[in-house]
Amino acid sequence: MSFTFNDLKKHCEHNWRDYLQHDFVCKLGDGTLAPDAFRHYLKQDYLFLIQFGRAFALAAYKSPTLSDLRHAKAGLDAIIDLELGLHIDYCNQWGISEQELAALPEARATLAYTRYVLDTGNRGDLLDLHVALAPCLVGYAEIASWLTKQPATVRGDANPYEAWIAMYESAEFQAAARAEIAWLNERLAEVPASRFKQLCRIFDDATRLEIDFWDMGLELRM
Ligand SMILES: Cc1ncc(C[n+]2csc(CCO)c2C)c(N)n1
Repeated sequence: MSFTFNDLKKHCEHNWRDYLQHDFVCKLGDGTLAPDAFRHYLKQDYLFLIQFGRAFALAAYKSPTLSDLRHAKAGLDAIIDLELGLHIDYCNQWGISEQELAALPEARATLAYTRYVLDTGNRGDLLDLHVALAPCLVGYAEIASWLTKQPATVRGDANPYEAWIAMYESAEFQAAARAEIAWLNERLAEVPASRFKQLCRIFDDATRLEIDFWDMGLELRM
């Protein structure tokens, strides 16, 4: 039996759909999301990205080969040089200063998700860690593609969240998601059914934690 990334998604089909088509996502798409909900999400996402930087550093530590080590380094570079820089600029445009970001406490949903990923990577191997990271890496690319196809989605200046959609729709993010799927497919092809079952649990856990992250944004929860 040879498994693929698609099989992981199929095993948590219901939660994967709830994550992709969450109310927060739909409201980003049609521009009706409350600005305070978006600001709360942006602030927590800054803290989330810092912990994800640590997760890529952990991936470097867990890398058995030079090629895996390079892959982890590229992920860490992308988070620090690209995503966090964009995020800080974007927060500024939404009236959130770097000083405010630096002083923020983590919401429970941020703590739960990021520490879950770090713990999974710590106790498992590089594949466990990548599966825990996959809903984040692949999910946002799928969300942007899904939004683009929805008739209710408003594009351009009429939508205050246009820049968010455009960022995750960009060729760069879409290519990174495809590369992640290819990396996972190579490894999943070789795992036995018992191991695949463990990986399904990790993928499902991380997907549910992504749903909680959207809920946290919508409900302004700490
Ligand atoms: C809660 C949450 N989940 C996923 C992402 C998307 N994301 C975070 S890091 C990364 C890889 C880029 O270097 C991507 C695509 C996010 N921002 N916030």
